[in-house]
Amino acid sequence: MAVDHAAAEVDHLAAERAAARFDVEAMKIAWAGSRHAVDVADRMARLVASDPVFRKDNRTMLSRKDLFKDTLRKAAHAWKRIVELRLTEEEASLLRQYVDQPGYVDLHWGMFVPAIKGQGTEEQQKKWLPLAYKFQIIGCYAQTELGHGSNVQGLETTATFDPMTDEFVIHSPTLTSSKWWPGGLGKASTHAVVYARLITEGKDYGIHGFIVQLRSLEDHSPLPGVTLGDIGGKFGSGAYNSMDNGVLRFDHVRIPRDQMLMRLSQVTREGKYVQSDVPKQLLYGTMVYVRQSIVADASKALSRAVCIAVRYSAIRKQFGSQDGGPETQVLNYRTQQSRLFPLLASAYAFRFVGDWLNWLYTDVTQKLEVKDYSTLQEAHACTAGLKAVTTSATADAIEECRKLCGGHGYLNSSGLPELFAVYVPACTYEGDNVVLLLQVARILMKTVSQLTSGKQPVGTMAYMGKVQHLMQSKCAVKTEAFEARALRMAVNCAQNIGQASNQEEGFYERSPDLLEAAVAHIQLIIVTKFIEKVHQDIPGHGVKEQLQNLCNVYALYTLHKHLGDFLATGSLTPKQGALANEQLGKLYAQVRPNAVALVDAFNYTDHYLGSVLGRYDGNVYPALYEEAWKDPLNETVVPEGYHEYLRPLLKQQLKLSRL
Ligand SMILES: CCCCCCCC/C=C\CCCCCCC/C=C/C(=O)SCCNC(=O)CCNC(=O)[C@H](O)C(C)(C)COP(=O)(O)OP(=O)(O)OC[C@H]1O[C@@H](n2cnc3c(N)ncnc32)[C@H](O)[C@@H]1OP(=O)(O)O
Ligand SMILES: Cc1cc2nc3c(=O)[nH]c(=O)nc-3n(C[C@H](O)[C@H](O)[C@H](O)COP(=O)(O)OP(=O)(O)OC[C@H]3O[C@@H](n4cnc5c(N)ncnc54)[C@H](O)[C@@H]3O)c2cc1C
Repeated sequence: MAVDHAAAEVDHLAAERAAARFDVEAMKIAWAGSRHAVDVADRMARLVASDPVFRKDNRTMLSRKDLFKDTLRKAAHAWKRIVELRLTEEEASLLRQYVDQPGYVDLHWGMFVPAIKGQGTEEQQKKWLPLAYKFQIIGCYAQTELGHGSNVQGLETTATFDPMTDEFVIHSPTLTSSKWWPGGLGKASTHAVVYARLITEGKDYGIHGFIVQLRSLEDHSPLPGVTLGDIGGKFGSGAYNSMDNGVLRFDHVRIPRDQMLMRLSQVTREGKYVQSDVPKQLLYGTMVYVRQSIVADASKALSRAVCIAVRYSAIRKQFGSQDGGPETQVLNYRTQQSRLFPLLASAYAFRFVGDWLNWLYTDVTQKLEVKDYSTLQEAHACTAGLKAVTTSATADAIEECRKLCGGHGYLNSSGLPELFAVYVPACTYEGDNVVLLLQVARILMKTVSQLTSGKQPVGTMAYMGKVQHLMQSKCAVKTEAFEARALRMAVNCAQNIGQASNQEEGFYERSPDLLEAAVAHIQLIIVTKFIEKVHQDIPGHGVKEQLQNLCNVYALYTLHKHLGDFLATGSLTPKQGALANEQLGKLYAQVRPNAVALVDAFNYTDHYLGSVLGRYDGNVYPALYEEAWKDPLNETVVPEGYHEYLRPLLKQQLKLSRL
């Protein structure tokens, strides 16, 4: 008798959900942060999912031009809905998230507006922000050049003050000074915040931000002296190709003096350079803001991939039956669990550390407003380090989820190839991850060097103050092992650097070790913030227990993966390392019956997931089968090109065989 496998698969997810040992609705609240956050996200996700303009299942089949036009259409429609429905800022930003297609609006709201807010004077904000808020201008963030991205101080574009006309002359003196990469620049933006070397009275004062109009507000043509366009196709089908990353050159373009962003420093009518009493690093403030939001995005991208892989692993069956009985769900294989459950735990870990980072960022911003700059370094170290560690881990995890879904994971309809292609540049943009970790390492070295002078480290570095204890102790407690590992790695690096002929040379030679020390420090922060979260009062049947399990999985998995560090620094004994691994296996067994419910708690619609493998109803096989027929290649039974290339070949072979 034929078995209806499709019906059986659907039942599987229902059975998984019934077996969960906690209250999923309460977990949704723990994940989202509040009942309000669940409700508003749910409403916006459904609004997008039910609107045919936001359809995205055909995205990977569109040409670049069609994809870009589709992005413009979606952005305009989203804006129309935001205005019509009078959505709040929170609702509008969620709506954009669920539209789920990178485009110029990300840079307009994500970087152009924050750059003006952070670096513009009150007067400048009054002039430019209302235009940006109403989309009367579209802006982007033009910092990176063909020749320099990581080294911001190495940028070449010049902004030379002309006291005769009270203007800056923006110029691209070399090919390598062409702006290259800014999102939204290629085709959509009318304006940009351009970073350029400020030259006045014959002196170069380094990099500053300027608001520059690029295109006519009448017909969108480039203004005189402005050359610009798109930099070309990028990795993956669909994916980030919806974004018009651009190239831009200036040929002596003049802008009024008051379009220099003047909160941090000013140029007077006479051309005198005046530095405000704020740290010059605030020039990098927009990047700090975006890095903080990228950490929150890491948990979103990772949870999407994990949701697909967990649900599909509950549906997919292989082996395990000798006599025609049911086969084993691949989710039951220990290897599948040991690859997948740490990623599930990481999604939760990144979510909570992202929330904490958002709190830190808000706190630092409030302090800056009253000219308290004491936490600037902490904000830089945490945003840079967490951005680097969470994006690298997420990119690797999305690829692992693809493999966890076997062959079907490689299909576009699984959603995973596109998710990976969209996500992977996060390891590079807003600061290459290695460059950012070296920033963290510099701050660690500075902190270690200050320990001897009795200066007590604060914030996330405070544990380093326990240097006497941590350098000697045998660590029984989990967090203490993480602290000892991070501190000992940093101290080892500092000692090795100290032996070099000069500090810079020593830092350069030891940079691979410094990277690992920075990762150890950041992983300690992630573990600590997860532990702090589970110590909070978390309502809902079984919710706290599940989060405690996931927290243990994250910590023990990290420990297992980096056991070499823990052993080499003597922070753990080999026996403790082996016990941790034993414990991990037991924890996976506890996660197993709850896995599907733990991904349901992300509360993603099928539209947002964009995956036939991750469907909520588990009806994977009919959906896969149906999806295949939608490919343009299947529009005709006999393919185009048959008469030109296949038929002559086949006929020729036929003739040859008759000879
Ligand atoms: C299936 C489909 C799915 C679709 C999904 C769609 C979902 C989309 C998801 C997300 C979308 C998100 C959208 C993102 C869009 C990305 C856009 C990207 C934009 C960009 O990339 S903009 C360009 C970014 N560029 C960089 O990051 C450059 C990196 N370089 C630097 O930051 C600096 O050059 C540096 C920090 C590496 C070095 O600086 P510098 O030369 O000045 O010198 P140092 O000596 O190292 O530092 C001096 C001093 O300053 C301190 N410092 C440095 N930076 C900062 C800072 N930011 N804040 C505070 N302080 C800072 C440093 O510690 C030193 O301090 P001391 O003097 O030692 O005390
Ligand atoms: C999709 C995407 C969107 C972007 N959007 C924007 C945008 O909107 N606006 C904008 O201005 N820019 C944007 N960028 C540019 C982005 O910010 C830069 O690409 C990024 O900062 C990295 O700089 P880079 O390309 O110069 O890399 P490089 O610095 O050239 O990196 C090349 C290699 O050198 C290594 N390296 C570099 N310096 C060091 C060092 N000191 N020590 C050790 N190793 C080092 C790196 O680790 C890397 O392996 C975008 C980039 C991408 C990919």
